[in-house]
Amino acid sequence: MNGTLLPFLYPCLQTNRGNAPRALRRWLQAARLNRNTQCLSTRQIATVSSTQGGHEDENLDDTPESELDRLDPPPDSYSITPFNDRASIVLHAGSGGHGCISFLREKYIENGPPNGGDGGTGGSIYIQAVQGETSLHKLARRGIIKAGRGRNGQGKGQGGTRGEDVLITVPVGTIVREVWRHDPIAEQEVADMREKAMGADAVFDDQPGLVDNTRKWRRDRWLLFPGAMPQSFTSADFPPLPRPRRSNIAMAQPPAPIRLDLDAPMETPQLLAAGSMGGLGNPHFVTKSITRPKYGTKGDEGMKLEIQLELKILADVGLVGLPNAGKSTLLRAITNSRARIGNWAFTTLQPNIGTVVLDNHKGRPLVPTSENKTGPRRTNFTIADIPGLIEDAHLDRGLGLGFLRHIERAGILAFVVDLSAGDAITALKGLWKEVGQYEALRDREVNAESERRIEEQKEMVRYSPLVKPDPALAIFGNDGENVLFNADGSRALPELKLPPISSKPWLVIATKADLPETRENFAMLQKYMREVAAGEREHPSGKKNAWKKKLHAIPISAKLAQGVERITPIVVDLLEN
Ligand SMILES: Nc1nc2c(ncn2[C@@H]2O[C@H](COP(=O)(O)OP(=O)(O)OP(=O)(O)O)[C@@H](O)[C@H]2O)c(=O)[nH]1
Ligand SMILES: [Mg+2]
Repeated sequence: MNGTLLPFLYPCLQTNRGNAPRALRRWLQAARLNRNTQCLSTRQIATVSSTQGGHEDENLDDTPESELDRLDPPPDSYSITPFNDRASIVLHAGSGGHGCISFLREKYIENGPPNGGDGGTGGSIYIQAVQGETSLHKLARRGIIKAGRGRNGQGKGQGGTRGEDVLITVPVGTIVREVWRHDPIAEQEVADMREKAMGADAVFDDQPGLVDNTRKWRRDRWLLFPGAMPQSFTSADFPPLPRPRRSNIAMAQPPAPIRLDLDAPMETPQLLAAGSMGGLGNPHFVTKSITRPKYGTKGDEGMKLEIQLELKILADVGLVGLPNAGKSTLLRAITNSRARIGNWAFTTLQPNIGTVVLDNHKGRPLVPTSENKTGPRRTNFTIADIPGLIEDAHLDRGLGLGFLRHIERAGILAFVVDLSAGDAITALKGLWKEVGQYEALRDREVNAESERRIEEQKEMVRYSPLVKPDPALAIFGNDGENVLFNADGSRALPELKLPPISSKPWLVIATKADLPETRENFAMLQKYMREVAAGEREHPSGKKNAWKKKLHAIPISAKLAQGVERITPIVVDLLEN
């Protein structure tokens, strides 16, 4: 290397590392740390890096320091991922392609038979809850999602190709709710039946003076041979309009109004809106008298649907704590999250999800897990760090209500209390109070929703094309749009069959145990927990059947990464049993 500019350009290549700038050394360490480990507690990180060896040249004294830098970073050292837990989108299912009007023409066959192909079916829209997606922000930004239109039919009997399908992938834990729909086929079916119910056919046969609507040239339905004038088609020439058709796939559509609770990863997509059928080519209209029909039909218009998506994060562990309790620091300490940390309330403004890897598939698992009866062996679990709760969070104070719903689906609740900020027992009771009041609020909402739905069912006519419609019932709006469902009437969420929050396993993580004069506070908390477990004191939720099988209070210092390694085995034990 001597005699080149390399040492000058890349000082890090020099053997004397001590001279390299501090930031560069840190970067090198971080890169190495990343390579060596996926995440995990510092002790596990230390074990992995020490067993992998080969970095003896690295200044080992620096490693703990860099790790501690990670747990007590300056407020501007964080990464945020875009996050949205609500989205409202309008879906446009694909319209069908038009039928084709064409005739065979070959040498010596001047006026051949009709051979126009049918239009292709429009694309459908599917939804699938998949693991790996964590937010609805992409969908929230899109607003409208359109499936492809079917291609038009072509000569020589060639049918149009199908429109492109669209697959919407959402995170597991998403709730889908329909707001309104405009289904032209349903509208057509109802209109046809209304006409039939009024005995239209009989009237037209008896009174030739009246014009049969179905035998008229309708610009929106019929397609004419290029160059043909509509006037040249007498009413007698036109066959009755073909009935509205639905593709076979439409049978897989969920009943309207759509209400889906996608709380598990789905293996196959679920259809939301099926594409419409394509138009018919002219061979369909050959009769004895008309052997060369010069018309085909247009493809059906695709249905439109507005849906609201709401994400309720499905993490295994939900961190519940007052602002500034150290939740984000804890998340950083046991996962490789880069959540923002700051010594003020409401540092965290949106949920952060971290993953604790139990098995990195490099041989022996990092944390032993037992054989799972229901599914494959657990290789990781997720932790959701939500913004801090303040008193009256259930009344939407602070950032409360918007984020409290994210913990309602967590498998385990981890109450994070700050040992240096007053009595830990009072803090724990306060947190339980907020959670309990949120639950009561939710139950009230669910009841109101079911009542409203019962009321609605009494008044409203559900979309059902097989029922003979009563013209007196105004299903259609004045503007002719088929608004079958009341937009503001269906605001509330579908009924969720969730167990009471107090029946979930829970534990207390007491942070900032490194600070002076916190020992006594923790001793009191531990005594309280023992008494609750033994039934000597009331459960902090105030509920009788609340969970108190294996109560743990773990003192830790997230900032110094001390004691955090005890959390993982306890959580795994709670998750598995
Ligand atoms: N001494 C000590 N300080 C800690 C510990 N854990 C967190 N802190 C400090 O407490 C402050 C708040 O930490 P955060 O992790 O941002 O707290 P939070 O609960 O996420 O706060 P919000 O996001 O506002 O709800 C930071 O200054 C941390 O450095 C700990 O174990 N010991
Ligand atoms: Mg935080």
